[in-house]
Amino acid sequence: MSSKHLVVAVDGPSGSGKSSVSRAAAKALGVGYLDTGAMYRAVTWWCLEEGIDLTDQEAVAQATRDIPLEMGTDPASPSVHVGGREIEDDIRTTRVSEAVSKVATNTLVRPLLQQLQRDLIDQVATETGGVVAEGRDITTVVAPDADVRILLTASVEARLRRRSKELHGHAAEHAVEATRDQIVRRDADDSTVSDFMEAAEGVTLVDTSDLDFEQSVDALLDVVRSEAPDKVPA
Ligand SMILES: Nc1ncnc2c1ncn2[C@@H]1O[C@H](COP(=O)(O)OP(=O)(O)OP(=O)(O)O)[C@@H](O)[C@H]1O
Ligand SMILES: Nc1ccn([C@H]2C[C@H](O)[C@@H](COP(=O)(O)O)O2)c(=O)n1
Repeated sequence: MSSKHLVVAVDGPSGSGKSSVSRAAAKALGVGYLDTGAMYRAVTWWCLEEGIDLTDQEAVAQATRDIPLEMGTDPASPSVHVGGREIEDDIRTTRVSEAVSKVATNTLVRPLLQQLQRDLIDQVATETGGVVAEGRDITTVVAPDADVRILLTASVEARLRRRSKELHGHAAEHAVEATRDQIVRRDADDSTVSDFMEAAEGVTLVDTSDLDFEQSVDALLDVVRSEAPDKVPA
């Protein structure tokens, strides 16, 4: 990457910790944070609100061109607004989680959001000295020339346990099966259009199966500091 700003690309399967670990790492580095999954979720939410049939590929692509989407990239308080309305909670509902793969596998939508993501990465990196961008195709398609490229992964069991705990708290042990759709089925659908289960050439694998949250953040920061020592903001 030729720019003087730090660009860190992070991909990984559902529940691997991409969002929370990338956000904490961006905060520690003092740079911006871009959650690209939130952009697919925002388009899905907007289509559901507007009554657009998610199986109508061209209609969803048109909605992607039209959506008045604003991404807040401060890792201390990332936000998603559509038409001035804050939709951070709306895009995390089960309704959106169950439907989002229909938008993410729409091959007319992907290049539109990928270009928007490249533009945002450039803009945020210039404004804040760097950016950590995470998703499913950041290391391979959106920013293959990023300074640091990481595949953050964890075993299916660890990912199910984490997501189940997040969604169901104390009842987590009994909720693992109910969470399976949100992890295993979604990864199967999403991996038909992006390769995020195995690290591409030049991408560093960080397996967090046996790490707690803080150790995972430290592991990611260690890779950044060792692979782009000159670009880490002072
Ligand atoms: N190393 C870890 N140890 C324990 N819990 C973790 C670890 N990393 C992340 N978590 C927790 O796991 C849950 C899922 O993490 P997160 O939402 O960041 O995953 P994700 O990969 O972004 O998932 P998705 O792609 O489905 O949005 C969160 O509750 C997070 O706090
Ligand atoms: N770069 C990306 C980011 C996300 N997706 C897909 C994968 C999910 O189905 C959906 C939401 O992502 P999440 O918030 O769960 O990380 O968007 C993608 O295809 N490419």
